[in-house]
Amino acid sequence: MGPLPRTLDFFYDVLSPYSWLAFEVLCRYKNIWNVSLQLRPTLIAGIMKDSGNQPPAMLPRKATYLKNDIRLLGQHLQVPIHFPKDFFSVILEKGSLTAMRFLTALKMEQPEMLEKVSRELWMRVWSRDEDITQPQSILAAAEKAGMSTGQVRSLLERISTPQVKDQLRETTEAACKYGAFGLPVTVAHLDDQAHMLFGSDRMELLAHLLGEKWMGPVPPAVNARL
Ligand SMILES: N[C@@H](CCC(=O)N[C@@H](CS)C(=O)NCC(=O)O)C(=O)O
Repeated sequence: MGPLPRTLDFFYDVLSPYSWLAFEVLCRYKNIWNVSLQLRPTLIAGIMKDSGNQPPAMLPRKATYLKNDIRLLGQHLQVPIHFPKDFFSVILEKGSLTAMRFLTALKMEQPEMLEKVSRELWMRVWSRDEDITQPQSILAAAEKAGMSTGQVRSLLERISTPQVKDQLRETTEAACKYGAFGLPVTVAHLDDQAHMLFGSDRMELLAHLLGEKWMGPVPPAVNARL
């Protein structure tokens, strides 16, 4: 028997484009590295509030930079990411509370669907510039991921329950306790300590901490499948 897999807690919000990039790379590596990837739906607005931070695109010059950064990274990482037309309405007005509560309920009830449904929500908001706030939008994403209408409806009924709200709050607080000031956050639990890494651009460092091999954002085993 080999060594036990190290746990990676991955805190993310589907409103965060860099979370999507990190998510795809980690999903590619989860079967290559000896890790147990724990997807943890988090509310980015809660992290911003708790840390006193603001979305980086609030600074106009940075917003111009980020648009290009995300386009180039999408190409490099082979993720079909595109900026929504009305970025500020998507990020600041519409937000992601309903979507993240849905993913929280999904993790509690059908965790095996979390990866696929998260991806379909990102595909809506960060690839096709579609809504993710309305119940029918969430239904469409979850059905695309392979869930039945009945399963989705019963989860949608649960998203306003104290259990689901508390769980999303607890996860967001857990990220804050690790020192989060934005997303994505990956916490690598090693034998001696836990390391918190911010961003999608710390994968090489993550590999170093784990003692695993970094083979770029599209490792060969995945490349053969694409
Ligand atoms: N350099 C990071 C940037 C990640 C990033 O900007 N994340 C946004 C949300 S999409 C955030 O929370 N930013 C907070 C900050 O930059 O202080 C990466 O390449 O992933």
